[in-house]
Amino acid sequence: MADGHAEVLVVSDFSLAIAGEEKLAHLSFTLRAGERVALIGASGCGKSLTAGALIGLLPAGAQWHGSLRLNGHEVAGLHPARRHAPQRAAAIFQDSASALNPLVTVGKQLMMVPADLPGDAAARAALLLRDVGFDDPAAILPRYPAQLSGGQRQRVCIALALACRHRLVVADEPTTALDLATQQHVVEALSRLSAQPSPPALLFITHDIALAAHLCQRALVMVQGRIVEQGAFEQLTRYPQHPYTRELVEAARRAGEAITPPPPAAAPVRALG
Ligand SMILES: Nc1ncnc2c1ncn2[C@@H]1O[C@H](COP(=O)(O)OP(=O)(O)OP(=O)(O)O)[C@@H](O)[C@H]1O
Repeated sequence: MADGHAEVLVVSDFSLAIAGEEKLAHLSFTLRAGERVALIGASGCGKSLTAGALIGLLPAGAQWHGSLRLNGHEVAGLHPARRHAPQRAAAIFQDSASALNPLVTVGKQLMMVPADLPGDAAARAALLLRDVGFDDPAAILPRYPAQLSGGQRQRVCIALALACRHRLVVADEPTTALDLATQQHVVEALSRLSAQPSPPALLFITHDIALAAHLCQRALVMVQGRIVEQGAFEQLTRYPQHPYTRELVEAARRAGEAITPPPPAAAPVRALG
């Protein structure tokens, strides 16, 4: 199968309980290379637990069954420290400040990632920053994370995810703390992931259907730990089946939000608002 269509992540009948209480129930979905897929749901429905399960960070005492296959390898319950490169996923979180080392410059953090890209480490770091929309990487490389805005830090996190060359990127509400204009920069940086020569699959976790529709081609809709509906945005927004999806679509329309999906290729996202 062509790289652009290769299955990166296959989740099969995955369930998870904490202290005997079911939190995720029978999740099944697939992500292919280059796809940008949204996981949408209300607060507390289990989105972050799903992200944690994928990257290998489960709450202590969590019990799970089912299968999570990443690049063909079973990874369910496997801590990131025990994973080999093809079993790892890059993670981008809402709190970009704690994701970066505050004592190390952006340039050094990017250069620390072992890379199989051509060029010297500094040139590669500059290129990665360009890839996430920085016009003047030389001005960013010597800065410490605290000397960047939240949106700039978030784009540095995306550059780090790119540098690691993982095939799966899990972005858990990466734009929630940002203003609209900054959100757009971050969303554009995420959309460029699919323009990489070996594009990763992106799981974009959000409660914002309009933002998700600007970035992603497909969505998984989660209610109380279950995926109640999944499909292309075109289909979901025109013919929502589940009452929660209908509610989301109607609320976005009432708010005047455009919920048209992006074209399937790695075209730039449309401007928000
Ligand atoms: N470490 C934990 N220990 C016990 N319960 C937990 C733990 N982490 C999450 N939960 C519970 O699991 C459920 C799902 O939580 P999760 O954080 O995945 O929700 P979410 O959809 O990401 O919410 P939000 O959008 O507010 O971040 C919630 O009931 C939450 O209280």
